[in-house]
Amino acid sequence: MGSETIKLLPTINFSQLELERKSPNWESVKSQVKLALQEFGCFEATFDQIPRDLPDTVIQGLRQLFELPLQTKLQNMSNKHYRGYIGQHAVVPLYESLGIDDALDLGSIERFTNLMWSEGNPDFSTSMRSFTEKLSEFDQIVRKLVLESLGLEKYIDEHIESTNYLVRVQKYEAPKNDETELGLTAHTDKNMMTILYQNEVNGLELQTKDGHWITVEPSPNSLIVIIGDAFHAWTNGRLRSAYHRVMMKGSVDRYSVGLFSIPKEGYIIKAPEEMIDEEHPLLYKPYDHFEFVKFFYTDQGGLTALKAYCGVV
Ligand SMILES: O=C(O)CCC(=O)C(=O)O
Ligand SMILES: [Fe+2]
Repeated sequence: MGSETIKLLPTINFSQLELERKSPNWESVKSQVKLALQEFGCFEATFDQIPRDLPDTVIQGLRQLFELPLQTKLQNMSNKHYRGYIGQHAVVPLYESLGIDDALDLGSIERFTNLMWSEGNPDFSTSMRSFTEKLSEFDQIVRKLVLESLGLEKYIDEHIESTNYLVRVQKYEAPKNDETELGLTAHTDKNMMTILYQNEVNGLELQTKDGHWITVEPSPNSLIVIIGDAFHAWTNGRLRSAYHRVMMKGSVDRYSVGLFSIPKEGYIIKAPEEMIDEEHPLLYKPYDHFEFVKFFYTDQGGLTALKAYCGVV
């Protein structure tokens, strides 16, 4: 549609923002975050709390990880959707990913590392753990800002405690020719919120409200925030859940790390009463996130899955 090079996505400066201490720019960042998430369900953030060399070390680790034999990568299994090894799909042949469930739990990252490298890989596990911790700190700052901006501060602790963190790392191989190829099919994330880091190779695209696709072009030290269906439903539609995809072109492989905050098993997504009034009638009946994900992976899933599953008609 010709708008691919126009950068419309807001970049918000999170420098000096910390969870426990309200800095002078807290209020200004809060209103920028709210506006961006209402309009795009997504924004780019510059965040200065991540040690300078850490992202590079993590990406180096990912290069080694994805070079492991397929058989080794396949050992990362999970009985939950989208957690284990994903790859070798005809629709998205460039895409491969590996998930680390409950990544902040003691030992999760080490177990994953030892599964992939039987001789261990301390550089990988140490850098991945630090990075995950930093991303989760950032995730909690954003959620606090969002809830405050909606007058829902009393729910902050419940909100944070209602989710676990999945880390999923992705590799998108460069296309073999000069064409642009699909890296990852367009979708909304089903979870609460996603924080993404990528290496210097662009590819993530976001659909705006008027249906245009824009390329997300983060700088090397910035993070991308994406609102998922669960946060959209929990705010009774105040936040947009971002429809996005990955398109690959050029000759360099793309790597990304996603921190997915996912409602805990059995947790019911229910919009607080403050979000419901005459102007904002309830959009979705309270629903169990895990049951919804199961539904999504049936034939009835698809773009409007959440509406089909629990929409108020
Ligand atoms: O790799 C990316 O930039 C996007 C990944 C993504 O959208 C997802 O895993 O849900
Ligand atoms: Fe996504």
